Amino acid sequence: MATKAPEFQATALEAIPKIASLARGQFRTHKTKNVEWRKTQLRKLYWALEDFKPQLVEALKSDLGKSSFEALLTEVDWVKKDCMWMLDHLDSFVKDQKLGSPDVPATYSIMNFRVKKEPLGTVLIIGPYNYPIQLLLCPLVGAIAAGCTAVLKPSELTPACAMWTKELIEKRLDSGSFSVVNGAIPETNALMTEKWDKIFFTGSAQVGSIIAQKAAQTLTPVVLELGGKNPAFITKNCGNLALAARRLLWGKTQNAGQVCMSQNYVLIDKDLVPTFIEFLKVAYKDMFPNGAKASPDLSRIVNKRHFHRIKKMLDDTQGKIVMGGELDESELYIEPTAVLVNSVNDSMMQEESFGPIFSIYPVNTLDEALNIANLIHKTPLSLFTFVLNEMTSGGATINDGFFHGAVNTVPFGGVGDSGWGAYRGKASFDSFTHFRTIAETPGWAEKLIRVRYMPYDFKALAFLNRLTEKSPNFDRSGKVVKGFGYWIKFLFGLGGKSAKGAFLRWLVVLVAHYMYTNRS
Ligand SMILES: NC(=O)c1ccc[n+]([C@@H]2O[C@H](COP(=O)([O-])OP(=O)(O)OC[C@H]3O[C@@H](n4cnc5c(N)ncnc54)[C@H](O)[C@@H]3O)[C@@H](O)[C@H]2O)c1
Ligand SMILES: CC1=C(/C=C/C(C)=C/C=C/C(C)=C/C=C/C=C(C)/C=C/C=C(C)/C=C/C=C(\C)C=O)C(C)(C)CCC1
Repeated sequence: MATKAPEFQATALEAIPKIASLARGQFRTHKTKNVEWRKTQLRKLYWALEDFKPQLVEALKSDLGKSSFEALLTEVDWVKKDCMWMLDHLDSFVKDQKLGSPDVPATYSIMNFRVKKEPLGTVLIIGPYNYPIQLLLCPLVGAIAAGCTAVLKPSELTPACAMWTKELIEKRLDSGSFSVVNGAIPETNALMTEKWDKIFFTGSAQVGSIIAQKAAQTLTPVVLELGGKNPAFITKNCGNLALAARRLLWGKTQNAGQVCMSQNYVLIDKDLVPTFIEFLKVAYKDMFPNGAKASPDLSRIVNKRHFHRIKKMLDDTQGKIVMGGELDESELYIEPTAVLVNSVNDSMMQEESFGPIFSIYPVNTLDEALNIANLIHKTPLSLFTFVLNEMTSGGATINDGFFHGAVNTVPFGGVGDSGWGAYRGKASFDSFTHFRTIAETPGWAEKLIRVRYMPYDFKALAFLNRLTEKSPNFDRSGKVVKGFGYWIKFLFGLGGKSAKGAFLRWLVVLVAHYMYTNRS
């Protein structure tokens, strides 16, 4: 098969309602409820990725200048691993979950409460440009596993990937159950006028807000995986500044920093700044012995618009470039660049860089650093830190760049305006699943549960309350009161807090007693 991608072609607007309706129709056949069917789709996706590997690697090169190393590690092989992991665990995820104590009070245990895992239905997955394979197909793995049908909308900014994705999905997966609509805003708008059971959007906060507003009109649930201005904190306690520099530089070199989780700025104790900059330069030299431009590993910026957006941040800064700074529009090349700034209003602090540039902001105290970070973005997607409790974020890595997001089986998602919902690992299955609580009331129990019927009987209610009500162990000021019950429990439990603790204590006492009474 040729490796050059077919020329980009947007899907005809009039075809979109049919594509959506076909996916809904396929869901209504109930075939997706069959777990073997889902597994077959996941296996087919795995092999499609393997078979289309040369095409995808070349497409990532042509769309983003992505090296084949990253194309495999973070895109093609990443999704293949996702398929394998899901195949290994799907049987346990789909099982009904029996509900017992503490969810169901003992008095209701006869009702056989359980949670059934049902597919949400037909979902729309909209992807961004920076990891065009991974960020479109990993949500699809979750959707297939959960038993949904899906329509995918890749980013039009990575046209070669978009065209190969369409080919591999539509040729290899169940026809009509999984389709790809290619295009930009008009096509996404056409998709948004269709009814979906969930929309899974990855992209900018600005477009995320448009999607969420549109979805709200039909009360369609959405997952939003958005961006953020992510801070890194380096305090005096930093044990190894050279390592911090190297690891933070990594966050700005993978995919040329076009990573939603990479740091936008580094808040650093002012005394550490000169050494940190020196270490950054050392790490840079290590990673790019012949300069970044000559490196086969560094991606390019996706297009001229984004190149100029990033360039403008550098043009407008009042700060000082302390590492990098070279740009070449003809190659869409921007060198990994660090800028020393001294104002939160600096262009380098105000925008999400989403490129290989970041700022270094010296601070006097940790409090000052936290104030700045909260001012710039209170709920960023990521945070790199020693101060987990002081500030929230979607995820966080201690002692490194975005490592919390570099493992495909742990939950990943934003908080507040950096995203709603999470996926990866089991969270991907959960994201497309309806957890349906089922109760089953046995006919023979009718007499036991008749209290609910009219005419109401207060005596029966009082009896039920005596059986089910728990009296509080706290007073009106919220203080825990150690009443009679507490002391009885304490006495009979020999101070143990759980039944197991009490049992073990009694065992020790009885053994000691036995040994004492049987001593020679
Ligand atoms: N949290 C995450 O997992 C994650 C991952 C990657 C990127 N991001 C964020 O995404 C952004 C960069 O990606 P991007 O530029 O592709 O995002 P984007 O929001 O511009 O585009 C995302 C998708 O939305 C579509 N779109 C664009 N404008 C639209 C509109 N007006 N109406 C409807 N649809 C529209 C695009 O065609 C594309 O498929 C950054 O902010 C980055 O932080 C987040
Ligand atoms: C091999 C042995 C061992 C362990 C080795 C270890 C721990 C190796 C670690 C390898 C590392 C650090 C790999 C790094 C991978 C980075 C990845 C995959 C980055 C992914 C980026 C992604 C997914 C980006 C996403 C972007 C998003 C969401 C938004 O834009 C030992 C030590 C156990 C001993 C035996 C041998």
